Amino acid sequence: MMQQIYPAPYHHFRFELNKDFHFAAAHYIPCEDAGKCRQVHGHTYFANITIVGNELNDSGFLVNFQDLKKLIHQRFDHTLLNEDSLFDDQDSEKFPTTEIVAKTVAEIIQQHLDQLPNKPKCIQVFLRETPTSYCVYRPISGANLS
Ligand SMILES: Nc1nc2c(c(=O)[nH]1)N=C([C@H](O)[C@H](O)COP(=O)(O)OP(=O)(O)OP(=O)(O)O)CN2
Ligand SMILES: [Zn+2]
Repeated sequence: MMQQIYPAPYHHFRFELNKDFHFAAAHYIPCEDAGKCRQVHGHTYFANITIVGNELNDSGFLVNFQDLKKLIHQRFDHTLLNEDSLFDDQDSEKFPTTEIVAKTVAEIIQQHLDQLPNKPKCIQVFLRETPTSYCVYRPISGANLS
């Protein structure tokens, strides 16, 4: 696993948990601007997920590390992202760009967290698409991070 330095999100929660994992997926960006990236090509995406909260569950977990990986890996690993129902070649807000994949990962994880009694929050998704390209997505604005 590649070691990375992540931007540290600002917050006042007592616990901050981070999970690293990767998944292999193909995609293409269906627009003129994308140049060679309009062709189907693959990446090993590398993700770092940041979860915060004040309360732990009965296992002493903020959230199970394994569930975070499973949620994303089972859905996207060895798939063509454009074929997933969460993306749409006809809608530029749903093209599988690094930005939109990062946002989608955050949304999938938050939907899971919303079902947990201790109500943790996903406050950052760092998603690296290539050795030179990555996106950091923060779903919650700074003002609401306490
Ligand atoms: N803002 C975005 N720009 C681009 C995206 C994207 O998701 N968001 N995606 C691509 C391509 O899909 C490609 O996977 C990444 O492109 P790039 O960084 O250019 O990759 P290279 O390895 O060719 O870059 P080097 O500069 O040679 O390292 C394009 N743009
Ligand atoms: Zn790409």
